[in-house]
Amino acid sequence: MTALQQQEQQQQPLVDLADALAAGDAAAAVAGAALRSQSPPRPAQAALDAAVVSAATADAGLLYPPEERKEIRSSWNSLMRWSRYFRSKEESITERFKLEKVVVFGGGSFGTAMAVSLARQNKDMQVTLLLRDPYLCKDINELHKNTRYLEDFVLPPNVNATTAAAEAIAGAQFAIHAVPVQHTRAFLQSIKELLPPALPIISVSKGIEVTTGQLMSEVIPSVLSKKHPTVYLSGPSFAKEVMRGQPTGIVAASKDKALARSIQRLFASPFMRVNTTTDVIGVEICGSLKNVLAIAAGIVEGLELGPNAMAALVAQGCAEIRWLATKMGAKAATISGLSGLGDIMLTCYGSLSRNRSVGVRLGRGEKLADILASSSQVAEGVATAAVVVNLARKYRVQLPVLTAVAQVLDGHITAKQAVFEIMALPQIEER
Ligand SMILES: NC(=O)c1ccc[n+]([C@@H]2O[C@H](COP(=O)([O-])OP(=O)(O)OC[C@H]3O[C@@H](n4cnc5c(N)ncnc54)[C@H](O)[C@@H]3O)[C@@H](O)[C@H]2O)c1
Ligand SMILES: O=P(O)(O)OC[C@H](O)CO
Repeated sequence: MTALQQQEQQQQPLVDLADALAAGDAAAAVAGAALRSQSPPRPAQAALDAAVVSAATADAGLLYPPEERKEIRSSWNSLMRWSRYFRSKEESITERFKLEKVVVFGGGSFGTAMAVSLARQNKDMQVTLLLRDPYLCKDINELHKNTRYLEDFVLPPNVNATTAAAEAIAGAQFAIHAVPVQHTRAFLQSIKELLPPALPIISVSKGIEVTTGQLMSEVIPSVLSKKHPTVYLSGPSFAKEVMRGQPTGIVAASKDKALARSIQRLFASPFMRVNTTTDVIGVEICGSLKNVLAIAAGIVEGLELGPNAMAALVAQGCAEIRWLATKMGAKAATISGLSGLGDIMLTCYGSLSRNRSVGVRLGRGEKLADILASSSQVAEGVATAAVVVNLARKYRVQLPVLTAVAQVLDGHITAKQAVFEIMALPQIEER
C-alpha cells in the first residue's frame, strides 16, 4: 500500500462494528448499525444486528423493568427486520448501470466534498473537477489535495481536476453543479454547447440570483432548456464533515421522481442518508433563506446576547421562512425537514458556517467589506438577503428578521440598532 493510500484509508473514519462490539462500546455499535442500514444486505447481517442489540442493551437496560426492555427490543427488532426487507429489494445504482464518470462544476469546498464522497464509494469511477485555476488542478492531480479549500484532506486517487470543460464533461453520466449562485448563469452559458441534453445536473448551490430574483431551479432551465434533467440537493451538510465521513442527511428534490431516486442511490452510503421529494421550490427557498437567517444568528452571537435571544431569533426566523415558503407553494414537510429546519439548525448553530461567521464578525463591529475581503469562500446569504425583501413584497409577507439582515448588510443600520428595533416591534399573536 502506498503512503497516499495509507493516509487516505486513515481518513475514512468507518465506525467499525466488530471493534465497537469487542470494546463493549454500545453507542458506537448502534451508530455503526444505523449507518450500515444503507449498505447492501450481507449474509451475516441478522446475526450482527442481534449482537448489536444485545451489546447495546446490556449496560443501559438495567434501568428499565424487564417488560419495558422486552418491548423496546421487540420494537427495535421489527424495525431492523423492516429495514433488511427493504434493503434486500433495493437495486443499487451500480447494479443498474456501470458508473464510470461524474463531473463536478466548481472545485471549492462543497464541490470537492461531494466529489470525494462519491469517489470513496465507487473506486472504479472517475470524478473530475472542472476548475478555472491550473495551479489548483496541478495540486489536486499531483499532491491529491485541494490546497485552497480543504488542504487538510487527502483526496482519493480517482478524483482529478482539469480546466478544460470539454475534457471534464466528456463521458460523464452525472454533473454536480457547485458554482456559487451569482456566477451560475455566466458559467453555464460558457459550457452550454458542451452539455449533452440528457446529462443530469445535480445542483448543490443555495441562494437566489440577485439580478433576476430567481432560484437555481429557475436559473438552470432558463440557461439550458426547460427539459434538461435537474435535481436540487440540499440539507445540513458542512463540506468538512462530509470529508471526514461524519453521518450526514440530505434531500434530493426533483419534479422527476425517477431521477430523484437515482440521485438518492448515487449518494446514499454508510455516511449519507438521502431523502427524496418533488418539492423543488420548498427545498430551494429553505436552503436560500437559512443562509440569511444564519447571518442574523451570527450577529446575535457576535453581540453576545445569550441563548434566550438566540432561541427567540431562530424561532422567529423559522416562522418567517415558513410564512414565505408556504406562500411560494412549499410543503410543510419540507419546511420541517432536512433542507428546512435541519439546515437552519446546522447553519445557525454550527461554527463551520461561513454565513454565521459573517454575522458574528458584523456583531463584533467589523465592516462587511473587510469581512468579505478576508475570506476566499462564498457566504451566499449576503447576496440573497438583498432580494428577500422583493420576495416578501411580491408574496405580501412581513419578514422583520430577514429584512433587518439586509439593512445591516447594506450599512443602513448597525447590528445593535437592528436588535433594538426588532425587540420594539408590536407584540403579536403567534402564527
Ligand atoms: N461549503 C459547504 O459546506 C456547502 C454545503 C452545501 C452547499 N453549499 C453550497 O455550494 C455552493 C458552492 O459552495 P462552496 O462551499 O463550494 O464555495 P467555495 O467558495 O468553497 O467555492 C466556490 C467554487 O466556485 C468557483 N467559482 C467561483 N466563481 C466562479 C465562476 N465565475 N465560474 C466558475 N467557477 C466559479 C470557485 O473557483 C470555487 O471552486 C454554494 O452555493 C454553497 O451555498 C456549500
Ligand atoms: O458555510 P455556509 O454558511 O455556506 O453553510 C454551508 C451549508 O449550506 C450547510 O448546510
